[in-house]
Amino acid sequence: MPESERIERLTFESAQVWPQAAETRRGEVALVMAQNLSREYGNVAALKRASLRIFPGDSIALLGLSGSGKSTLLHLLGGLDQPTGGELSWPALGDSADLRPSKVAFVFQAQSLMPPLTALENVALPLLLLGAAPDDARQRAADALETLDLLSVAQQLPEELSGGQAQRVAVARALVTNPQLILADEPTGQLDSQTAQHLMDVLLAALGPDTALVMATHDETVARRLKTVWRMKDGILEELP
Ligand SMILES: Nc1ncnc2c1ncn2[C@@H]1O[C@H](COP(=O)(O)OP(=O)(O)OP(=O)(O)O)[C@@H](O)[C@H]1O
Repeated sequence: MPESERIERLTFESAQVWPQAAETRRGEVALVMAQNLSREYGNVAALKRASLRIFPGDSIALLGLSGSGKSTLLHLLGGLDQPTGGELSWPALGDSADLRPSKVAFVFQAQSLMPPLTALENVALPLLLLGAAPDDARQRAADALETLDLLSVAQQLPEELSGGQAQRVAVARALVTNPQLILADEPTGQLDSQTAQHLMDVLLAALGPDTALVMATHDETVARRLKTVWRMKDGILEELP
C-alpha cells in the first residue's frame, strides 16, 4: 500500500476511534491529546500525522528503529518542540508554558547530569528551580535517591558513577517533583541488559499509580515491561493506542 494511502487509512481509523472531543476515558482527563500531529525538518517528515491520547497511569513503550521518529514525538509531547502540523493539547495539564518541570519530566539516553554537582545536588535542582527551600529540596532529593537505592552515592559527582547509577540518578531527578508525565528517551540505550532491567525495575516500582510514562526504546525486552506498546516506523505511529 502506498504510504500516502496508509497514512490516510490510519488517520481515518483514528478519527473513528477518537472523536476530537474525547478528552476523557473512564472519567479521567487526558494528560496529552494529539490529532494528526506532524513534524517536518526541511524536507524530512520526522513525524507523520500521529493521533494519540495519554491518560494518568498509562505506561507506553514507543518502539522503533533509529530514525523512526521516537525522539521527535517525545519532544513534541513534552512541549520541547513545536509541531509543523496537526493539533496537540494537554487537557489535564494546561498549555505548553505550564508543562515543566513540575508536571512533565524527561529522562534522556545520554549522560544528562550536571557535571559539577553531586548526585544529591543534581536531584535537588528541579525542586530549587521550582522555588523549594534548600533544606526541603535536599531532604526530598535524599528520599528520591533512597527510593532508587542510591543513597550511598549521594555525595559523588556524575563522573564517579557507573552508567547504570548515573541513569538511576537521572530517574530520581525526574521523579523528585512528582510529575504527572515522564518522557524517557531510550534511558536504557547505553546499558547492558542486566543493568537495563534493573533500571526498569526501580523506575516502575517508583512510579506513582497516576503518573504516566512514555518511553522510547528499540529494545523489545524493555518494551514488554510496559503496559502498552506503540510502534513507530518511518515517522508513522503504526499501532494506534
Ligand atoms: N533537528 C533536526 N533537524 C533535521 N532532521 C532531524 C532533526 N531531528 C530529527 N531529525 C530527523 O528526523 C527523523 C526522526 O529522528 P528521531 O530522532 O525522532 O528518531 P528516533 O527514532 O528517536 O531515532 P534514535 O533512536 O536514533 O534516537 C530522522 O530522519 C532524523 O534525521
